[in-house]
Amino acid sequence: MEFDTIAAISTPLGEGAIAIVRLSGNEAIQIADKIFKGVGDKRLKDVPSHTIHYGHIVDPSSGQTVEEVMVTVMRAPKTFTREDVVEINCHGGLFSVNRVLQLVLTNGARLAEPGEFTKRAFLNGRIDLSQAEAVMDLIRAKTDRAMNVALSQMEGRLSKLIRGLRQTILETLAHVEVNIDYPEYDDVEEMTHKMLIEKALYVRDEINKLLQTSQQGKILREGLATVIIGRPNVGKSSLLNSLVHENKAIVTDIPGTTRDVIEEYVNVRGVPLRLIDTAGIRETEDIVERIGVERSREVLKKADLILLVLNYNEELTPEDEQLFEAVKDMDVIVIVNKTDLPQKIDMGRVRELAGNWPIVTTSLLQEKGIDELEEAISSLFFTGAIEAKDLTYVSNSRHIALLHQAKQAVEEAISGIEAGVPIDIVQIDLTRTWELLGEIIGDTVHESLIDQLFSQFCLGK
Ligand SMILES: Nc1nc2c(c(=O)[nH]1)N(C=O)[C@@H](CNc1ccc(C(=O)N[C@@H](CCC(=O)O)C(=O)O)cc1)CN2
Ligand SMILES: Nc1nc2c(ncn2[C@@H]2O[C@H](COP(=O)(O)OP(=O)(O)OP(=O)(O)O)[C@@H](O)[C@H]2O)c(=O)[nH]1
Ligand SMILES: [Mg+2]
Repeated sequence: MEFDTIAAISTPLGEGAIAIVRLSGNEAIQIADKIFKGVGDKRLKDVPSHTIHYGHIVDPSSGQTVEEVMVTVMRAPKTFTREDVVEINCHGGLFSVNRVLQLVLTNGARLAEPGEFTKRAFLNGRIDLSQAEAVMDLIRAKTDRAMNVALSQMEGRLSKLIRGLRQTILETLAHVEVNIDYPEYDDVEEMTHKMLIEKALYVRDEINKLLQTSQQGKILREGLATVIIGRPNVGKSSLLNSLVHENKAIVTDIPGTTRDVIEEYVNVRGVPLRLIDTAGIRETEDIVERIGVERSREVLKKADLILLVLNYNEELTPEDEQLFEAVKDMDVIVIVNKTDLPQKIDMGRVRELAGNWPIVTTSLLQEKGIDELEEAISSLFFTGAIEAKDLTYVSNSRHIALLHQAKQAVEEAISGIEAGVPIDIVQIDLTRTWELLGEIIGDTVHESLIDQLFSQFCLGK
C-alpha cells in the first residue's frame, strides 16, 4: 500500500537527553535530505540501509543551522512500518526538537496521528491487529507480569492460535462443501456428520481454554477489583492507606468518616489491585452517608476480591455476621484489626464464619500484619498454574467479547449438528465463528473500528 509521509516526535516531550523525530513513507529520505547537512557532501539517499549519520539540520529557506543530530536511515521493507523510515536523533530540548519537526512538516511530511506508525505496520501487513493492540498494552503495562503478557501477544502467540482455529474451520467447511457436491456416495452424509461434530467440539474446547485465561489476563491488565468492607470505624480507610503506603483516605475516630467510594491503584507483589474503600455498611439515618452505603452495596457486586475488616476490640455484631452472609460466594480475606487493643472479639466464631477464607490479624496503627496480608493476597491470586510461561493470556476486553461470541456461534453449530438440522444452516454458524475469530486479528474487521483502536495510542507510536 502507498501512503503519504508522516512525521512525529517519538520520545516523551521535554524529558530526556535525546529526542527522536521519526518519519515514515515514500518520501521520508528525500524530505530528510532537504534539511540534513552531513560531513562533506554526503546525501542520505546514497547511504546504505540501517546506518546512522552525523550532521546538522539546516533550515533550507534561511540557511540557518537548527540542530546537531544523528540520522538513522532504514529502507523498506525491513522497518517498523515496512516503509522507508528516517529517525532524526536530536538534543533533548523541547524547543529544538519542535523546530526540527516543523522543518520536516514544511518540507513535505504530514504530522502523524496518534498510533499511526503502528497502524501502518498493521496496514502494511507486518503485524496483525492483536499484535498492534499488544504494543499499546505494553506501553500501558503496570506490572512486570502484565508486560510479559503484552510481549508474548506482540510476538504473535495469540494470533497464531487464532489462525490455527480459523484454518481448522475453513478446512472443515471446504470438506463439507466437497461432500455436498458428491452426494452419490452413500456413507458421505454419515461421515460428514461425524467429522463436523468432532471439529466443532475441538474449536469450542480451544476457545474455552483461551477464555479461561481471560480472567487472569484481564486482571493483570486492569487490576483486581478489591473492595474493603466492614462496619464503621473498624479501620477500612487505614487499611487502604497501609496498602497504598500513603495517606489517600481520610482516617478519623468518627464512625462514618468515609462517605463515598475511594479508589486507588496498588501493586501488591506483582498483583495489581484496584483498591476500593467504602463507607462503613450499617443502617444509618444520615442521608449523605446512606447514599454512600448504597454505593458500597453496588460496588460489592463488581468485586473480584473482598477484604472484610473486623474490630478485635469489639464483640461481633449482627452487622458483621450480615457482611459474611452478603459476600458468601466471593473470594474473601478476613482481616481482624486493632490487635494492639484488648481482645473482645470471639475468634472461634470468626473462624467458624470464615470457613476456608484466610484470616489475617493486623494492627494498622502499629503497622503490624501488613506483610501477612500482602502474602495472603498474592498467594490467592498466584496459586500454581497461572504463572506458567507457555500460557497464552487473553487480556483485551475486545478479544474476550469476540471469543464469547465465537463460542456461542460454534455451540449453535454443535447443537444444530446434534439435532440434525440441514447442513447449510450449520455452515452458517461455522462461518460466523470463523468471522468472529477473524475480528480478533483484524482479518475481518471494520475500518472505523481500526481507526478507533489506533487513535487510543500515544502520539509518535
Ligand atoms: N529508535 C527506535 N527504537 C525503537 C523503535 C523504533 O521505531 N525506533 N520501536 C518502535 O516501536 C521499537 C522496536 N520495534 C521494532 C519492531 C520492528 C522493527 C523492524 O524493522 N522490523 C522489520 C525488520 C526486522 C529485521 O531487521 O529483520 C520486520 O519485521 O520486517 C523495528 C523496530 C522500540 N525501539
Ligand atoms: N488502636 C487502633 N486504632 C486503629 C487501628 N486501625 C485504625 N485505627 C483507628 O480507628 C479509627 C477509624 O479508622 P478508619 O480507617 O477511619 O476506619 P473506617 O473503617 O474507614 O471508618 P469509616 O470510614 O468511618 O467507616 C481511626 O481513629 C484510626 O486511627 C489499629 O490497628 N489500632
Ligand atoms: Mg473510612
